[in-house]
Amino acid sequence: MTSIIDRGEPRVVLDPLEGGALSKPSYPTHKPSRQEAEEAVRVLLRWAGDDPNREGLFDTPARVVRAYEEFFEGYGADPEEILRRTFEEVEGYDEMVLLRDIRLESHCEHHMVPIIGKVHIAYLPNRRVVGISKLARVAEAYAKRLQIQETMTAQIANAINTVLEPKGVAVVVEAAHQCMTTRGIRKPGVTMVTSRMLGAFRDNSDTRREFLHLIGQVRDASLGA
Ligand SMILES: Nc1nc2c(ncn2[C@@H]2O[C@H](COP(=O)(O)OP(=O)(O)OP(=O)(O)O)[C@@H](O)[C@H]2O)c(=O)[nH]1
Ligand SMILES: [Zn+2]
Repeated sequence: MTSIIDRGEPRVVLDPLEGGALSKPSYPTHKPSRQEAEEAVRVLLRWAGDDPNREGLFDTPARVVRAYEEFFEGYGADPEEILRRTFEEVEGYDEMVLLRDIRLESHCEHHMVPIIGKVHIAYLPNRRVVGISKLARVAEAYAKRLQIQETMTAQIANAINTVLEPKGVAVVVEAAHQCMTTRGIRKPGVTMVTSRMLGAFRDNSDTRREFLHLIGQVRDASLGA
């Protein structure tokens, strides 16, 4: 059976019997083997125009698959579990806790190229605090996945809000997307800024302004209102 998609350009003819498909293909639910993943890299090397058997590329599929294990280790992490260990002996401390300039390395889900930047995370404790490294670990758990920045920003804030039940959470991500800087529109130096404000950071403009001031997003304090 032959189908046609009209994209207003040369017609793309997809024949499902020859590998084309109009509906989403279904994949086996099990994780592919390392061997299958390495084979996929060999296909991409050939697609790029090179010879996977030449000396310099021979071990590359194995290296790429090992690198993917690092880039995407967040799929094996449980961000909410990371936040479960909290401390209550804090003498009633209920002021803002802010972790600023946490390095962030993620990958864009559209092009699978790096998103590099930083994330700032603040919360207003409600009786208990969490170890500060855990805030960075939560960011890491979501960053080491295929992402878009808006989703990642919301996920970090939502996880902290759900587990710690604080009086407020604020997350700001500033990042450069290599899919915009090294290809496509090619605009180096462009940074995307996203934020998620919950609780007091959303409802109280003074709290939000203090946070934005502390992370250097507001030079004129009136802009944070
Ligand atoms: N909102 C948002 N968009 C993103 C993010 N990362 C990449 N994108 C954009 O996702 C879009 C994908 O657009 P498509 O038209 O499907 O892909 P494309 O043809 O490669 O687009 P160009 O990058 O414009 O060449 C592009 O505009 C990217 O800039 C992100 O984190 N958030
Ligand atoms: Zn992209």
